[in-house]
Amino acid sequence: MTAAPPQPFPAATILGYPRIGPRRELKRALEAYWDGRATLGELRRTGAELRERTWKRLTGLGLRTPPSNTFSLYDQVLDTALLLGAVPARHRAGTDEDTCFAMARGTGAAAPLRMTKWFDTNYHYIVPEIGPDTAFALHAAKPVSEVRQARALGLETRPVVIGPVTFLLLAQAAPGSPASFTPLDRLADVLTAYERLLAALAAEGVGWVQLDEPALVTDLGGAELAAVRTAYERLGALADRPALFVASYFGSLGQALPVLAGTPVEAVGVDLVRGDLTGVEALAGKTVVAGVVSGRDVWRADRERALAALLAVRERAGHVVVSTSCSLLHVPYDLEAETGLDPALRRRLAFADQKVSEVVELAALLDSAPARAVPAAPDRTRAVPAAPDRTPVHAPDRAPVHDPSDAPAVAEPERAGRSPYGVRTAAQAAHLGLPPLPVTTIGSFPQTGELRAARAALAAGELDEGAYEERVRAEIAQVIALQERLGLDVLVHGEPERNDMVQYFAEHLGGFAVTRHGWVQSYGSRCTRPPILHGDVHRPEPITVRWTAYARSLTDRPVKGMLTGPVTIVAWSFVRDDLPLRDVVFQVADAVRAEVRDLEAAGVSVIQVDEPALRELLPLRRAGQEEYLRWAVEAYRWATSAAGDRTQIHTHLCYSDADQILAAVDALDADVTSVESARSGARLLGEPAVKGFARGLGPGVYDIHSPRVPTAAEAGELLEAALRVLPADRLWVNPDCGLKTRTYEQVEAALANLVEAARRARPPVPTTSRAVSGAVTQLR
Ligand SMILES: CN1c2c(nc(N)[nH]c2=O)NC[C@@H]1CNc1ccc(C(=O)N[C@@H](CCC(=O)N[C@@H](CCC(=O)N[C@@H](CCC(=O)O)C(=O)O)C(=O)O)C(=O)O)cc1
Ligand SMILES: N[C@@H](CCS)C(=O)O
Ligand SMILES: [Zn+2]
Repeated sequence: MTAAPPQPFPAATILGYPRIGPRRELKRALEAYWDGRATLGELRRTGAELRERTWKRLTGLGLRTPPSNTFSLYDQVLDTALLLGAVPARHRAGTDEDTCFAMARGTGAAAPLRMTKWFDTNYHYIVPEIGPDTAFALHAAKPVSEVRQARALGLETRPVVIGPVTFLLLAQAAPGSPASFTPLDRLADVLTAYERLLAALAAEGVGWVQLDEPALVTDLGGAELAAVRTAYERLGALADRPALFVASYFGSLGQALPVLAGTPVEAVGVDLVRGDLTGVEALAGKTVVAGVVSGRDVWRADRERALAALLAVRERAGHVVVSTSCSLLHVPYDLEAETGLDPALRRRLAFADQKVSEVVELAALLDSAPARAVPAAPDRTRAVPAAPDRTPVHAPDRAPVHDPSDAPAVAEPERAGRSPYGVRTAAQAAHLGLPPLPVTTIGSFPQTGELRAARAALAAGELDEGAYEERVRAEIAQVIALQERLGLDVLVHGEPERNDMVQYFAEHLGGFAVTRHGWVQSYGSRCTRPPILHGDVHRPEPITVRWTAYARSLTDRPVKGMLTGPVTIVAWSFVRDDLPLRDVVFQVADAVRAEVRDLEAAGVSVIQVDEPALRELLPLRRAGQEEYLRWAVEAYRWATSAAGDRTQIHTHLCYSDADQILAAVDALDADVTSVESARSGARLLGEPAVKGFARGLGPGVYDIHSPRVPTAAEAGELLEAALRVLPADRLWVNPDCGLKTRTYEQVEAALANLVEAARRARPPVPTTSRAVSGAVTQLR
């Protein structure tokens, strides 16, 4: 057993903090390094400065022992793979950083690792590949050097590392592993590396280590619970180690709580915003790190409720520490930077720094609270905005929100007003006259620096609306010309007017506020500014129609109108929590439905309503998933079912593990669905549900999250694989996601290869039908 910890757990803490930089300094440094505009030394200096700034800020706000190793150049799961030596041979490079970037982004020769959503957030992690032969070897330079860097500044820190069970549960079996193999089979070997890590940190004089185990809030089977027990009994038994703090977040520990309680770990973190107090008394004798300040929203905490929960934990378990419910990675840095927000709204908000202050204040309140003055303890501490601008739910042309206890709405496509798929598809084929394996894109084309600069100039008042509009129209004209030249079949306008696919809509809808500097990391160097949905949603006027109509005026080929779906708009915003999520989603669905109607009325025959976040909002535990999918699908269908049969509705999901919810995706009743698959095609296409997928499907054949350009042969192989499970008349050819993050050079080359691959894979067209299809094109 460990010696007594050198210091007690501080009374207030946070589980993690943003790292991209208050002004996205890390983003700029990373992109400069990747583009060859900066040296590795410069990138390292930026990282060191950001860490120093963070620790000083956190101690300045009142935290005694801030976390360390929460900084990452790309992703914390990827860092853990590097820490444990789980690096595929194809990615090994001369420096740790280049190895890290090769794993995340690929190289000319090596495809990157898969990337997917971090639980139910809009953050993406890199999926480690673990096989029976992975040679684990501790490489502790990063956490150790961070401890030393902080100490040189006079600060003690608590290193944070992903825990062994979560690491293995999030990993995937390396290619070529036997079918019976799962990464969890390697627990014993991974634990040896963790033991060495703990010994190395103990040798550095580290008092506490935080092991993040968010996977413990999902439904775990017997093998997984046994792994939790094995892991923490074994690490706890280590003779010379720091005290162990196992942090759970994003929900309740459920059955994992008594298991952890039975191990020798000294502290357990519980999420009391999404989870509750159930079973907390089992933790008596340990430190309970109580997450009462939400790390997932931007609302001020309800102090009374938070304090009541803290007192209840103290009463039931003994020693309690005040904390955030999860890392603050998912919220912006500092509300102080948002001078433009409405003051009434601003008073209700807390960003990361304000949340740190809330934690510190609550710890002081708890400290001064009499030992037994426990108000009736609520089982949940969810903060409610103090004064929501709530008016009666606005639902101009919608039936009352679907009651989940009703018969499943998704079973009856006709009810929503469109004919069954088979009828629609014939009408669309006659109207659109597309070839088999039509080639299209997901919507966005590269957002050039010039375009972003024009938008920044518009915001700064340096460019007038007219000039900006001209700039956007010029971009649309170029994008249309490029697609015609490359030979795409269904064109897009390229979304040049959008800063982001959610923020843009939020800026044009009532009920939302947007921030100037409220950046939150989404993956690698990519960030978003999630809008704040604080009131009832309404659409004052059409949003996208003029751009799509302009694009149509430039070409004879069909142009796809491009909208973001209601679930995604809500998922990627910070949402009011005084209404059920479902009602908020339906308010947004009303607005999207109106936009679909207006696009159709303007003559747009193909409309894509993206729902990349459909999978993301799925409750982490099975209980509740069915109900969620029912209303989410219903909201989508409400948004799209105003369209007539001739209008082809597309949807798009990316990094959504779509294979897990294919039945619900089918139930969306979109005519065509594009999904991520270039990095995980075999998995998706191996799903029995794909064979049963009854509508058009476009499994992505170009991984747009990597700078690599796929060859026509590579894209062709993926198409051939898709053709083995799907009929040619329902298969579409498209990238995985939008092209906004790529350069024109990459996009042109990649799309040319996609068109070539589609042409090679198309069944030969008989001369007569070619003539008919030509005639349809003439008529359009
Ligand atoms: C498709 N995905 C999206 C997700 N979430 C979203 N909200 N949006 C998405 O598209 N989740 C899943 C996936 C993957 N995630 C992302 C997230 C973010 C990006 C991305 O490309 N982000 C851009 C920022 C986009 C943006 O808001 N751009 C603005 C501001 C641009 C800017 O930096 N301006 C400069 C000044 C201009 C200049 O002089 O250059 C500044 O403010 O300093 C805009 O275009 O106006 C990013 O760069 O991170 C992609 C996928
Ligand atoms: N239409 C969007 C979808 C991204 S998920 C785009 O192309 O960027
Ligand atoms: Zn996408």
